[in-house]
Amino acid sequence: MTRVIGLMSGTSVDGIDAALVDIFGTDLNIKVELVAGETYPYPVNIRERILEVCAGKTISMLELAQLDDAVASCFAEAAIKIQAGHQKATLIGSHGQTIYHRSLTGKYGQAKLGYSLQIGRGILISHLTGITTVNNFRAADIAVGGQGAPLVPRVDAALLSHHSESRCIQNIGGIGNVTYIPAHGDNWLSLIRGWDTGPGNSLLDLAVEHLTDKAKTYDEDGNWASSGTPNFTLVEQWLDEEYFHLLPPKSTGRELFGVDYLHQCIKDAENFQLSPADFLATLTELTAVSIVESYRNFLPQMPNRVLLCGGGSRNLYLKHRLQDLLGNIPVSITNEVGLNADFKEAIAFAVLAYWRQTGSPGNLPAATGASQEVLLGNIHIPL
Ligand SMILES: Nc1ncnc2c1ncn2[C@@H]1O[C@H](COP(=O)(O)OP(=O)(O)OP(=O)(O)O)[C@@H](O)[C@H]1O
Ligand SMILES: CC(=O)N[C@H]1[C@@H]2OC[C@@H](O2)[C@@H](O)[C@@H]1O[C@H](C)C(=O)O
Repeated sequence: MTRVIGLMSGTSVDGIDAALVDIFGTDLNIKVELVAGETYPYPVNIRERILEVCAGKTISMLELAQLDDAVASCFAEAAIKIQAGHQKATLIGSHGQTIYHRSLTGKYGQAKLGYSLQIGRGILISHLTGITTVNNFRAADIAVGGQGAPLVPRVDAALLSHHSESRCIQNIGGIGNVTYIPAHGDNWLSLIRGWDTGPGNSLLDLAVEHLTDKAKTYDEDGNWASSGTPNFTLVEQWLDEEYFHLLPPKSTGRELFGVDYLHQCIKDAENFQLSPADFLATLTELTAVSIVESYRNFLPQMPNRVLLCGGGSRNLYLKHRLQDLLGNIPVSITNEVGLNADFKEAIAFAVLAYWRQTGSPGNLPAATGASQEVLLGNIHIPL
């Protein structure tokens, strides 16, 4: 058994998810037990600086260095806090904070290689915690021609495959991403697929901030949106977005589904004089339809079951809309099959660090487009 800490802050930039886990076994034959999970919110000024950089604000190298210092310290603090009262971990997998992601799709499609920058340097986390730390998980996949994302599909395959049921594991973070896992059988591993579906909560969160003058950062349980009515003409118009029609493998980020995108949505909505609740319902519908349409368009067949994870799985209105659009395919939360939906991504980076240390590949070429399986991440041993 190895006790590992997984640390993740995603595109919602709401805080650092920390998972303390025990991992048994090797490669795809692993078992993971969650010992503790906690989200540690960023200090408001750091969150704002990260969001500004993600939105394209130009900053100096000095400011970037300061931001990296701050993020690494927050990550190290999260690792220290999550262990309180527990036996200590011997390994940390730290995703870091993505501040830029150049995918190989859409308007960046001409680039030969992807590029993905996560700040919060591993050497500092390892030094501050005294624990071997693996970070920079996306670089190796990108070097062999992959998008560097999504990386969770191989972990999903290890933890959530089923002998007779095909499943879509749908993460709804700032950005949404899916892993399709066929039921066990011949070649089931080679039939797994994964891609970023598009906006998860990113546009909804930005809209709530805009509508409340930053008093609120998200629509709790989707209550506000549920009191409105989606405008289907707008949804149809927004579904023309090129990203939704690109064939997987594909990845995206706040570079596309960010502030500028929301401003365009606000502009489009002016013609319809929507109430704030109608506007939120319409954005929720876009999120739900873009997810379900991507299954219909890109999967060999629809799954037997959809399992949600990530903060968006708590948005009851979004969940209800997904269930409605999926008809008789049941939609539930990964908790129902034994994996904590709030900490699944943090758990995934603990597993990826474990695989790096034990010499197993972490990427799934069918999901990232990489030319081969590779070991993911840089190992930092405490100084
Ligand atoms: N009770 C709730 N009701 C509605 N939405 C919620 C609730 N709790 C969390 N969320 C949403 O979930 C978001 C955080 O989700 P999560 O932590 O999975 O995202 P992330 O890891 O930052 O993103 P990504 O998966 O893109 O990396 C919040 O910003 C909010 O929009
Ligand atoms: C560049 C980056 O940070 N991408 C995230 C983001 O958040 C969701 C989606 O976009 C996903 O592809 C990815 O994270 C998860 C953990 C992944 O790599 O599987």
